[in-house]
Amino acid sequence: MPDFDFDMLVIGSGPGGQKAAIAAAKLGRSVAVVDRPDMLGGVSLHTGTIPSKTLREAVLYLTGLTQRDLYGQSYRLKDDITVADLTARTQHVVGREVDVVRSQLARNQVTVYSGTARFADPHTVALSEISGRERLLTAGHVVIATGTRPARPDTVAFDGRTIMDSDNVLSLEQVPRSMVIVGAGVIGMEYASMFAALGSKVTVVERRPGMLDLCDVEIVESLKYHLRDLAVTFRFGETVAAVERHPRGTLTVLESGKKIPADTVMYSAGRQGLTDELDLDRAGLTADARGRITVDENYRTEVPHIYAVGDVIGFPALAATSMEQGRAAAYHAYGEPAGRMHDLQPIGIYTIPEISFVGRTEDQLTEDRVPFEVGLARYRELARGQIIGDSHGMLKLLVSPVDRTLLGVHCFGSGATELIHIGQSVMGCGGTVDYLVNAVFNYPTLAESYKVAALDATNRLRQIDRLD
Ligand SMILES: Cc1cc2nc3c(=O)[nH]c(=O)nc-3n(C[C@H](O)[C@H](O)[C@H](O)COP(=O)(O)OP(=O)(O)OC[C@H]3O[C@@H](n4cnc5c(N)ncnc54)[C@H](O)[C@@H]3O)c2cc1C
Ligand SMILES: NC(=O)c1ccc[n+]([C@@H]2O[C@H](COP(=O)([O-])OP(=O)(O)OC[C@H]3O[C@@H](n4cnc5c(N)ncnc54)[C@H](O)[C@@H]3O)[C@@H](O)[C@H]2O)c1
Repeated sequence: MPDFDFDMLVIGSGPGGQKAAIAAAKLGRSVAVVDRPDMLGGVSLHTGTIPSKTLREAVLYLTGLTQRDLYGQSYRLKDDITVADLTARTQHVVGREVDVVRSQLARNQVTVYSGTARFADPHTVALSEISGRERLLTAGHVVIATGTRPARPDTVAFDGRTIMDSDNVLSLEQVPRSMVIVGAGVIGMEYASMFAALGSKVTVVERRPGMLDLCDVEIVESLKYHLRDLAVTFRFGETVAAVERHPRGTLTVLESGKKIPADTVMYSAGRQGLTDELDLDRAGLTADARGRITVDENYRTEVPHIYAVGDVIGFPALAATSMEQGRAAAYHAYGEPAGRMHDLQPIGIYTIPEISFVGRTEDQLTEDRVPFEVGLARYRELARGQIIGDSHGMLKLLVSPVDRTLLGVHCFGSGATELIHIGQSVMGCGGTVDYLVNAVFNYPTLAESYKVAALDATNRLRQIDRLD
């Protein structure tokens, strides 16, 4: 091997890059990570997962929304919630998390460089530092983990204050009285929930006929009901033609001719891979029109010593999967056996209320002509549901009448994103609904919903068996 500065150089310190770097370091390799100034931890930590989930927690706490079933609709912890109230918590958490990332990299002897990287040749990365200095770094393996940025249509004049993308939300000067959200994807619906809870009058515009079509239909219906209750208006099957900025607000013009006035407009209409500054051609690589890089099942690009992980390779574009991809890429680079990532991946959507699922939906099973029986537990019939004041939550099990295994688990309401892992474990280990029927759960808990739903499913299955 020629003499390189590092065994592995990782471009991007988000979840994918971090885990690639640490995995390679654990295998005894010399590793460096490069990221732009003030971006250690990636999009995940600065504008994505962590700040948005912290903001959600602050919104839930300060609005007292989750307590209103118990204390009445006028219950609030604080009447006039300011941006400062919200950002205090976000800044605190982000600061702490940056510290954790920095210290984890340091104790694994991973060198961190600050600057923007681009390829000079397949083994050399040119790093432009904030001082204007350029430094060349060579490595045996390179991992591209540069993530994405919000897609901004050319026709819209973004100013980051009144017409903004999801990165700008975190620097809002005040809670808007009204807001248009363009795109009802995961980002759009999470922010629609938060601003609606804060009292903003939200209108969601979505080109497609519906939203979150990866989720259980009944749960999406429940979410829409809850959001409408918080004065959210949905405009499905509508496309934005133009956004106008006026001295006293914005006007969103739809192709159908409708006009929606609002204090602010937020675009959450997809994301673009961050590859345009990388000079990929110098490494012998290309990206597609959405800036994404193609990889094989080991996250290797067409240049064998260069890997790509995380959002820059596209679906599923989650922090959770990006981390696993980073680890797998490093293991592959150094011949360490890595088990294949399990197909059974949970999805967690932090709307208010939250949604989480694993496995297939009723619609997918019907389309695949797979028979199933449903077992349902409603939080309002669980003692814990009453105690916490969550009357709308539910857990749904989809059970095979053939071998009694779980085909899908869908959860809506408090703790859904945590609870789902029980179903994931049972499914991953090939367990049946009978395991859940016979298991004893702590009482009173939301986890008990698994037993209640399992009993419901087996009661229905028994009815069929008796008649069959
Ligand atoms: C608002 C929002 C909410 C989200 N919520 C969730 C959630 O709840 N759960 C979940 O699992 N996922 C969530 N995601 C997705 C999650 O944040 C991403 O999947 C994850 O951040 C991707 O990680 P990554 O490793 O690809 O790197 P990223 O986190 O995208 O970071 C990439 C890094 O590369 C750096 N970089 C780019 N180009 C260069 C260059 N040329 N030189 C040097 N450095 C460079 C960037 O500065 C950045 O720091 C959310 C995303 C957004 C936007
Ligand atoms: N909880 C989580 O796991 C979580 C949270 C947030 C983000 N993410 C990740 O971030 C990624 C990006 O999320 P996103 O919501 O920006 O993108 P997305 O692609 O999921 O959704 C964009 C939506 O905008 C619509 N749209 C696009 N242009 C439009 C127009 N001109 N008018 C009306 N509608 C339009 C699209 O039809 C689409 O439904 C997701 O793929 C997701 O993996 C995950």
